[in-house]
Amino acid sequence: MELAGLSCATAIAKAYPVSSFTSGLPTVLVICGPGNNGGDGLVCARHLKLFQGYEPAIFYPKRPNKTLFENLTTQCQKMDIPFLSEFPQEAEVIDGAYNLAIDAIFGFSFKGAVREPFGSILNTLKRITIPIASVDIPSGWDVEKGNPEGLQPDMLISLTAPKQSAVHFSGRYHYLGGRFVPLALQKKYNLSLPDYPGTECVHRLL
Ligand SMILES: NC(=O)C1=CN([C@@H]2O[C@H](COP(=O)(O)OP(=O)(O)OC[C@H]3O[C@@H](n4cnc5c(N)ncnc54)[C@H](O)[C@@H]3O)[C@@H](O)[C@H]2O)[C@H](O)CC1
Ligand SMILES: [K+]
Repeated sequence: MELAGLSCATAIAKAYPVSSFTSGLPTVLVICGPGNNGGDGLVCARHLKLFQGYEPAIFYPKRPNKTLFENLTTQCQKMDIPFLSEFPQEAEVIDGAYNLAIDAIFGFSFKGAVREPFGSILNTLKRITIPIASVDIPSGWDVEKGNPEGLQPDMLISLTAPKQSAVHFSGRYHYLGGRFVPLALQKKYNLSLPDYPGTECVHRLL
């Protein structure tokens, strides 16, 4: 999760460098879901804060009762990353306060109809005009079929390997992150992963 979250922050810093935010501070809203995708979001927020210049804020409405996630939350709090107590209902409020949204709500374990509060959150995110960067899979997408009615993010950071639904991604930036798959596993599952340049933890696919 540490390496996945670091990959996300690194890819985001490459696609949206601090210098590219021309209107105000590089404020970033990170929306974290209840599973490991949300954990990746917490780690990503922490690294963005460490990459000086970014101003992340986190919305984390469903927090699992597990030490791992409690520790990740504490780390963010101790780094003075604000946690929002409510999600802004109006898309315009998000557009006015933030320059980028990071969707770390659901990853490959999402299934069925979206339950609240995430249905309302996704409906608001569909209406914002600032770019959205999705961690692993755009939230609400079927891992294989995608979701034509769902979020259409500007950026996708596929972790470990792109999921089948990534063929439906139509945004500007697609990165692969999570450079941690041993060669034996790549061979066992017949994964043809691209070479990461040098010591980079991300590889740009699009
Ligand atoms: N395992 C790996 O190789 C890596 C995984 N990484 C990241 O982990 C996510 C997958 O995490 P997981 O905990 O399995 O699940 P999710 O975060 O996708 O979501 C589970 C969470 O969501 C709830 N949920 C499911 N469906 C719904 C629904 N319809 N409505 C509301 N809530 C729903 C469910 O109850 C759980 O609480 C993967 O995508 C990566 O981001 C890392 O990359 C490291 C490698
Ligand atoms: K996601």
